[in-house]
Formats: sequence, structure tokens, C-alpha cells
Amino acid sequence: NDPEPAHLSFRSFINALREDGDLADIEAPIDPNLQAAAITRLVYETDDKAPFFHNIIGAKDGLWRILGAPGGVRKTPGHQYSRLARHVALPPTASLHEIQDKMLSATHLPPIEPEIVATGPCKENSIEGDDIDLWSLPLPQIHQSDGGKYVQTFGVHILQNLDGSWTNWSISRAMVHDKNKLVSLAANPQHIRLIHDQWAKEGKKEIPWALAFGVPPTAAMAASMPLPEGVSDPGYVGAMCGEAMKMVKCDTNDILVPANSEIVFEGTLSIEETAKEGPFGEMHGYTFPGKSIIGNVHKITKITYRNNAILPISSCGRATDETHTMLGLLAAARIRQVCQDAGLPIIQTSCPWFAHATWTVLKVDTTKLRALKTTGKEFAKKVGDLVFNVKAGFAMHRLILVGEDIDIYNDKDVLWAFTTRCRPNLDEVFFEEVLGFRLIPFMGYGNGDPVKGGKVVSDALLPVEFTTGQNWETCNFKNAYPQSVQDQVLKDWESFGFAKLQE
Ligand SMILES: Cc1cc2c3c(c1C)C(C)(C)C[C@H]1C[C@@H](c4ccccc4)[C@]4(C(=O)NC(=O)N=C4N2C[C@H](O)[C@H](O)[C@H](O)COP(=O)(O)O)N31
Ligand SMILES: [K+]
Repeated sequence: NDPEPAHLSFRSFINALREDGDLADIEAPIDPNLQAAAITRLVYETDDKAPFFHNIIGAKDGLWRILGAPGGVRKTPGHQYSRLARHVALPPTASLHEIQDKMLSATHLPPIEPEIVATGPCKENSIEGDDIDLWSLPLPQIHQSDGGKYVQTFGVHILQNLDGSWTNWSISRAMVHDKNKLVSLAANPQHIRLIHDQWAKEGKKEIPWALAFGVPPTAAMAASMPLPEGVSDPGYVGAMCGEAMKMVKCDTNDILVPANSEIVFEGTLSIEETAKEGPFGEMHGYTFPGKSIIGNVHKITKITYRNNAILPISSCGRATDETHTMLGLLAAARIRQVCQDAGLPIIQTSCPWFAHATWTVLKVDTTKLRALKTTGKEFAKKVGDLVFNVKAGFAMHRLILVGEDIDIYNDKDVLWAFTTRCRPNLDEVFFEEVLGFRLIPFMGYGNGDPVKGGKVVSDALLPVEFTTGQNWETCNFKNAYPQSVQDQVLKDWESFGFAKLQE
């Protein structure tokens, strides 16, 4: 057991899940080839407990146990997002808005730089140089048609820009390419790509790099979020937590990694060496068998790891997994921040799971909106021009604008507003010149340019919300009857034989 709390220690986080009744301890022998990921996949599709595989077939010398679905959703009413809440030291009843707020809380705070400690649990064991043979490890096969063993689906890549003034953490998939090599996907505008190109421009051949698995949960959340260029994740997370992150230096380069990481791959990201990467079962729910692209090669010089190390995996695909609950939710959070920093009257943003992180719903403060004396067309264009040209908006292809009466974290509310208040075409502003996201099937496997356009802002505000405000009465139980009638109905409800109402 680690002394740190759950948001600062992966092992404490796992213990917290167990205490929440949100962990399935599985002692049976489990095959890392498909079986572990398949169990994890069904956990996502049924909102069940996080699977902790204690007995992975082929594990040796403490490499490794596996935790699946670190960021999954629960079915327990009122506790649906407790696994995410535990990542950021919020109570298990925290809402998605509160989780987003917490992740944005350090936006305008000075960083608290990490504390470098001499050693830590991640240094308990090591494998070096020629002894490194990834093929001898119990590598997970996440989906049957993946192009390789995606050992990396929830570790944190750590890189610095050329002068070391910026340390970037990010989650990007990587599959095993050779006994000591990975190949990863990080395309424009991701920061790994940006840093890679900076070093390439200076004629460098390789970049010092580390990949840390089983990092403090708050670090995994920050790594999943598009912080502004130049904002170092360690200092941001320190400011968020109100204390310095404890980091140790890699043995074979100067990269700092969280001291209590489960497993650390140390090495370099090659500037020139590339290799076939993919296909991989994607966050939008598709694998296109046999379709690979070109990725960057990482060379591992040393592996260090804790006793009985734990590998976290994301068996991503159809909702609801970490690519929706972390990637989508936190990109939406940053979109809120970007809009507010630009003075737009946006009070909340959400990323409905059914939209697989391709939609962001924006709740507008319509009192402030009316003061702008603008129209739906103008406002939609303003929001799109901003959001579709910043990194946080990169993966989003539809923004939906709604008023205060909509609970944007409730799918029924979102779809009711979208289907009844947004006239197709007339109330929509299309963007064909902005950067598009190739991984979405209608882009990468669609009819148009795979990396340009295909975006829209759908104005689901009625014109009256821009002038004098809501002029309708919603036809539902809470709004179409006087309170006295509602009270009477609720009082009689169960005595008439109806089921107890969910709060
Ligand atoms: C939480 C999470 C985020 C992911 C990913 C995954 C998980 C679990 C897996 C399961 C591995 C699937 C793929 C999905 C895949 C993907 C690729 C592009 C866009 C969205 C997803 C990609 C990836 O492979 N490559 C990539 O460039 N970015 C990814 N992100 C998004 C990035 O972590 C996010 O964008 C951050 O902000 C990066 O930091 P930065 O802003 O650059 O400092 N992966
Ligand atoms: K990041």
C-alpha cells in the first residue's frame, strides 16, 4: 500500500475502487491474448466493475498484472462517475461538470513544479539493453483485428521540447514493433507530433522519451487533456493537487517520471525511423482490418518496474471507455475554457457518450447572449471559428448550442433540443476549411478529404432566445402542471400501484 492518496498513487486508486465496490478481483488465470481485453470491453458495455487480473498467463518476475477500464462508467445510481472522481480526489458522487471543473481548476494558477526524489517504487526492478525482450512479456492483444500487440493504451508518454522548457504528458497508442521497439500514432496537431517536428527541424536524430504506466491517476487525466502548448503537465497537475508531484529521473536519460509509476519504458523517440502502425480498434467503434498507417518508432533502452507491477489497459471501441470519459470529456472541458477565455457566454460543455467524442454540446448563458444583440447564424459562426481552430476542438466535428433549460449531461435533453430547435441547414453553419479528424470513419473512410472539413455548428437555440428569451412551456410532468397537482400525483403514485420513482 502506498502512503499517497488515490489521486496520487495508482495502487491507492485500485484500493479505493475496491472500497467503492467498483473492482472485480480476478484470481483465475487470464490470457493476455484477447481474453483480458474482451472482459474489459464487456465491462464498458455493461457499466460494470473495473477488472483487476491478478493471474495473467505468461506473467513472470512481476511483469505483470493488468487493470482494465480505469476510466469506465458505473451503473450505480448517483455514483456513475466515481472511477473518474477518484482520479481527481473528488467524492464518488461527483458530477461530470465537477470533474471537468477540477481538471480546469489550475488554468490560471501558477504551476507547482515537481519535486525530484532520489528513488521510488518504480526503481524496484529493472531490465536493460540486450536483456529487453518485449516478446517474452505477456503482451495484451486488445482486439482480434489489431495490427499488433498494443501494450500501450493507457501509459503516459513523456517528452520535452528542445530547450527543456516544456514537458508534455500525453496518452497515445503504441504497439510492439520489435524486441525493444514500439511504434506509435501521434498525428498533427498532437503535441508529440509538434515536439517531434521541432527536434527534426534542428536536425536531431532522436528525442529522449519515457513511457510511464500506472502513473498517479491525476497525471493520466492531464495526459488525456489538450492543455495549451507550452503548459507543462507536471506543473499543472501540481497546481491542481496543491502539491508537487514526486518524480524520479530515468536512469538512461534526463526525463522525469512519477516515482510510484508501475512500469517505466525509458528510451528515445526516433526522428527518422518509422514503421507500419495499426490497424487498431478505434474510439469510434471501428477496426478496418489490414489498414495500417505509418507511425514513429520508439527504442527502449531500459525498463524499470515495481514489484508485482500492474499494466493498465484501455480496450477502447464503442462507448463507454476512456476515449469517451477522459479524452472526450476533457477536450470538451478545454473547449469551455477556450470559449470563456474568449469572452463567449458558454457556461458548460459536455461530450455525450453516444457521440463517441465527435460532438460537444455547449450550454449558453442566454441572458448574456441577448446582450450581444446577435443572431444564431452569427453566433454559431463565431463559436465555430474559435473552437474549430484550436487544438481542443480538433477531434470534434459537431458543436450543438443549447439554452439553460437543457441538462447537457442528459442524452434525452440534448436530443430533444437538437431534434426540435435546430432546423437542418438553415440553423447550421458548416466548416469545410478547418482541420478534420481522420480517425472518424466518415473522414478517414468517407467521401471527402480525410483531414479537412466536415464540421458543423448546430444552433439549437430558438430565435426568441436571442431577443426576449424562452416563450414556451415544456410539455412534461414538471412544467405542464401546477405544483399542487404534481404534489398530489407524487403523493398517490405508489399507492396507485406504480413503481417507486428514481430520484
Ligand atoms: C485517454 C486516451 C487518449 C488518446 C488515446 C487513447 C486514450 C485511452 C487510446 C485508448 C490509446 C486510443 C487512442 C485514440 C487516439 C486519438 C488520436 C487523436 C485524437 C483523439 C484520440 C490516441 C492516440 O493513439 N494518439 C493520439 O494522438 N491521441 C490519442 N488520445 C488522445 C490524447 O491523449 C489527447 O488528445 C491529449 O490531449 C494529447 O495530449 P496533448 O494535447 O497532445 O498534450 N489514443
Ligand atoms: K495532454
